[in-house]
Amino acid sequence: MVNVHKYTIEENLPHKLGEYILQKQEDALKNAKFFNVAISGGSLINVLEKGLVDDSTIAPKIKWDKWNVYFVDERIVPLDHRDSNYCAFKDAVLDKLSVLPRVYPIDDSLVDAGAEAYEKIASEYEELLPNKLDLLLLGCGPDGHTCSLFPGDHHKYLIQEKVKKVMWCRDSPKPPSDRITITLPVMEDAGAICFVTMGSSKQETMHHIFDLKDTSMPSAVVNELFDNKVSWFVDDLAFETVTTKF
Ligand SMILES: O=C(O)[C@H](O)[C@@H](O)[C@H](O)[C@H](O)COP(=O)(O)O
Repeated sequence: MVNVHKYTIEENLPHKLGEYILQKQEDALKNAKFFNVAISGGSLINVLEKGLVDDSTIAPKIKWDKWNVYFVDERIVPLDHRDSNYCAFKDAVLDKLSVLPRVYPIDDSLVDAGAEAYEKIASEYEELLPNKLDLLLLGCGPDGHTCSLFPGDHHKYLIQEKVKKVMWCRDSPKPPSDRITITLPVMEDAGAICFVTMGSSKQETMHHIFDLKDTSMPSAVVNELFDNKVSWFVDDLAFETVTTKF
């Protein structure tokens, strides 16, 4: 069963997420030299800033020099563009660290080169990924998308992919329109998958995912396929209308 961790504002979700990530870091480093993590864009990055950088009890325990950081999805824009997930992570987290992790952004030299180049950016990114990521940190959009796996017929080629680990997502309903995204095979191989979702704008989405098990939403597919290694960190606002008990 999927694990749901629900917090009020006073209970400080970013801190609790920080503790969870620390545990995953320690578990990974028992057996390996590096902790392999992949992160999404959106509001998650600010939660990471609060939980891993600003939190004075968590921050000293993060062994950044042992982290490899990848992106579960990335917008096909230059790395210094404000829409870039790498850029958002750099501004919110990397620029505040004295010890840096190894970070694996996309090759942005091809961002203006059109469709064929976008396939190349995706396949090159696939080459960069390790065989197994220890932890995926994901967001969930109002339409139930996660990474850049969007719902609907036009994007079902992404959620249905069984072989490629990274794909070009075209015509994204959330701008910018061209992105790369990891696929389900990467999730299948991952050690743990953790969603972070906050705010009342996600209530309807949470109801669809947790009560109705609406697998037209990619996030609900992830729950269904990988349930026992999936955790959700949610606030009480996002979960207000969910009736299923966890
Ligand atoms: O690059 C992206 O757009 C993100 O990776 C995307 O998948 C995000 O995680 C969700 O849209 C949720 O974003 P919010 O948490 O900001 O709603």
